[in-house]
Amino acid sequence: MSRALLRKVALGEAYADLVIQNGTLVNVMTRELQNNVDIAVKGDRIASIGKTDHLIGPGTNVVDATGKYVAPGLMDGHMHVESTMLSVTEFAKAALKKGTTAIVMDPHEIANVLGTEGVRLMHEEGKRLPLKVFTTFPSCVPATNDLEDAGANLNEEDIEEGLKWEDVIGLGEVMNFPGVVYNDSKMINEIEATMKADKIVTGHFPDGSNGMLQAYIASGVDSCHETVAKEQALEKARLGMHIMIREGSAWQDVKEVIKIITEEGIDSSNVSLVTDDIYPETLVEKGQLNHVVRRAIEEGVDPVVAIQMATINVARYFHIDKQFGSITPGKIADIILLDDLADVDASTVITNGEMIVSDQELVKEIPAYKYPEHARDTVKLQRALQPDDFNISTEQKGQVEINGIRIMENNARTAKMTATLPVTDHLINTDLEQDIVQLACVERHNGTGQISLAFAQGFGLKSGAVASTVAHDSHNLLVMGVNQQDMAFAANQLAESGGGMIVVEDGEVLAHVPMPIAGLMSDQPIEIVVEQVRALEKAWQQLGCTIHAPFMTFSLIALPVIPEIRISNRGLVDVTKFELMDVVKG
Ligand SMILES: Nc1ncnc2[nH]cnc12
Ligand SMILES: [Mn+2]
Repeated sequence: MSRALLRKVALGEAYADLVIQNGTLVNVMTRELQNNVDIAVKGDRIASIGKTDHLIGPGTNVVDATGKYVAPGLMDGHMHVESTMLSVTEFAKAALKKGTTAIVMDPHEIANVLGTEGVRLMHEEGKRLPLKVFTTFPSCVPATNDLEDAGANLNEEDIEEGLKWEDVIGLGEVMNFPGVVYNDSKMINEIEATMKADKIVTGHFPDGSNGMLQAYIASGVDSCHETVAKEQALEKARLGMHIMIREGSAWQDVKEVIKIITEEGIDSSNVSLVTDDIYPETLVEKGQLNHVVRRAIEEGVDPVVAIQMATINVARYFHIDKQFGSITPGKIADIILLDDLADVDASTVITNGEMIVSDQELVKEIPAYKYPEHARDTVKLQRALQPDDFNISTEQKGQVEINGIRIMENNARTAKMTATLPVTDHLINTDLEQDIVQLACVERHNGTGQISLAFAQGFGLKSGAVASTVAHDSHNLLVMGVNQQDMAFAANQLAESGGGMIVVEDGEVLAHVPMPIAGLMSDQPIEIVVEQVRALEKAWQQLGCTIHAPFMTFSLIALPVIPEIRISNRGLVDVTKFELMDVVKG
């Protein structure tokens, strides 16, 4: 849209294409609610704010916003589309209905399976959508240098190339924070290349000394979404880090971290709200970023401040606020109408000046996107697994001390667990009394046959087995169960299906969510995937698990960059020391 036309409309010398009348403007620039304000749109941009009756011509689309709030479209500054189990297109259809008009996705999940080609596929898919899809190019594939094996390795050259792509606005979360702090050349070169390209370096700093944190920030990394405690958030904010407060399906940090605003009263302009990882049911039942805004308001944040944290604050952090994030002349016309500021449910969504959602329904056809064959069939095992593959043996007799992983509901973190387990014929047994079951991580990208074995606690399984090729971030094949027959059955069934998530019991499949795109995403519409995931959740419960979204927590159990302890295809990882550790003590 030429700005000459915007000038004409602003001067009343040309008609608008769209006017939105009599709404209450959520002015994120001044933190005001301005009653009875009109907005004039020409083409894909906002032309003027104020009375618009004189701008209505024969072709002008008039939207009556009486009794409604008019806000900038919501912008999610850190999320992984793959975690929604949907393609970018299917995700966009659901997210637009919730008022999200822009995302900054970090496609390191597909990058761990398909490398740069995977990033390209999702980035290209995003270009075709009414949802603005910005990408931060994955910085850590695999997430750690020598603790795991992924399906690809991205090096500095890959990142320098990716940073040249249009709408790649930064570097993806720098998870290898010890690598940065202790001068790992790959990490330092990537960050330097990003800053040279005048793009944003996004972070991931769950734990570490103040010295490490300052070294990390001094290196050029200036945001984090992994903060779970108020004091840690204050420490990072005072050092200039942009704080991304996360509320996903299973990682729910708003309640605690929002206290930096509601209790400490710090300036909120360098704070934003993000989802990070949500699964389909959350998307449909609670919402997307609008749910995080709602949670912030529930915790006492002023609604206009909460909306700033999901609009202009995000745009400013990523240096795209000259185009996005506010309803002011010249900006892209991404606008939502809200019935009220507590629910944050968008009744109308406009992107690029075009009506996309009306009465909470899509009014624009969004064509499906077909992934090529090479992006499917990505689960490559050396051979079908046998029950004995999961034997964990020891020379010790009677019982043995082990190290294991304890998970916590709705928490991205895990805790080191030690326990005494019985030994029979040199094989270590599970112990359901202690809620300890067997866990395995099977390499699935190169058919190496590599498999690591461990124990997990906290899922409450009493029977059967589960498996998932969503296993952040290397996305090998995770298997967990009460008996080895079902573990082998679950793994083999899932591998043959091209990947996804599965629950089995006594040799029967109880539930299965096929995710043939890279073993990470379904190629089905959200309505089907939601039903499949609901059945999956029920099947987990049938095995005895009562925690919320267990498959989300399970899918994170292989992520060796969030404390305290994880499993990778190479073994048990002590994330507090970034080194492998033995399962059997002593
Ligand atoms: N919070 C997170 N940090 C790193 N990798 C992730 N993959 C999905 N969620 C993640
Ligand atoms: Mn992270």
